[in-house]
Amino acid sequence: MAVPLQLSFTLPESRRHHCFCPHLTSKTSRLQHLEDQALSALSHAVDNYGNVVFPCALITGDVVILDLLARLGHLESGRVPVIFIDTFHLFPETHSFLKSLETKYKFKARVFKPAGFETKKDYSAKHGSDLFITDVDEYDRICKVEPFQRSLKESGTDVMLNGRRRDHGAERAHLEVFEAGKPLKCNPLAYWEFRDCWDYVEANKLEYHPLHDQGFPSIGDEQSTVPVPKEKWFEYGGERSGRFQNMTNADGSAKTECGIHVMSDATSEKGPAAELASAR
Ligand SMILES: Nc1ncnc2c1ncn2[C@@H]1O[C@H](COP(=O)(O)OS(=O)(=O)O)[C@@H](OP(=O)(O)O)[C@H]1O
Repeated sequence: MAVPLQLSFTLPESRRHHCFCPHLTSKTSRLQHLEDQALSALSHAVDNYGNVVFPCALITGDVVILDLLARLGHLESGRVPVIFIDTFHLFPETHSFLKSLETKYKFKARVFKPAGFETKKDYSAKHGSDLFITDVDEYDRICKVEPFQRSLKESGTDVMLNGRRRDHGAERAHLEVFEAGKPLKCNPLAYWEFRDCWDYVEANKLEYHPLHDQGFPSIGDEQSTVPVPKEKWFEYGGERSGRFQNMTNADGSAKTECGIHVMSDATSEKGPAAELASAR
């Protein structure tokens, strides 16, 4: 359940009005406001909680968050570790992009793989090469959800950062900057739009995932990611429109998520999420 912002995090007075900021017609002022908000959220998380981690899929919004964390000094210092799930089904470009970012920002990601396997060959020997077709829920559990939960548990995670935004649509339409749960989630870009992320990347001349130039607005596993015509990228929900196309959940509903964020027991009952819940 979303936590009202004021319970856990208060924006400075000067920054109150920029969550939805249509009145800010200048691209530069809009970006400056959004940037300030995201930096405030990240600083709030780091200054008030113990273990803050960033599970990173290396898509455009994630690159923005990495850059903001680097500006705050939290990447090189290791204060905010970057978590990377190698699902064994990622594009090769994703692995090389990670290496490039590690060099640029001077961090080393904590890499987690499906339990019990070192390589895709080991994994395929047991599960075959098409588990994601024959049993997508089991595929998600083995390759994404379990390694993700393990990564949070082993990192003793109090707060998890991520790049989910309202304009992703579907389940994310009402996202807040801080979101109760175990662990607490911090979504510093919740009110950003996809265009804002690209404006930030362009303004700061950041390197971005090479597959964006091949027509992919969002990038995950190879089998659940397709290119999207550029004119659709910046429509509401456009970024994720190339993910999970024609895939369904076990109940027959359209698939929009892999369940990576559905976590129940990654941390103890006494974490910050429990504190927030009891404060409500
Ligand atoms: N490979 C990998 N490594 C580490 N963390 C990852 C990975 N894939 C997904 N994530 C995390 O899950 C968030 C949602 O990503 P996706 O939307 O791409 O996932 S999915 O659609 O549910 O498959 C994603 O949020 P973002 O920060 O918006 O990318 C991350 O928090």
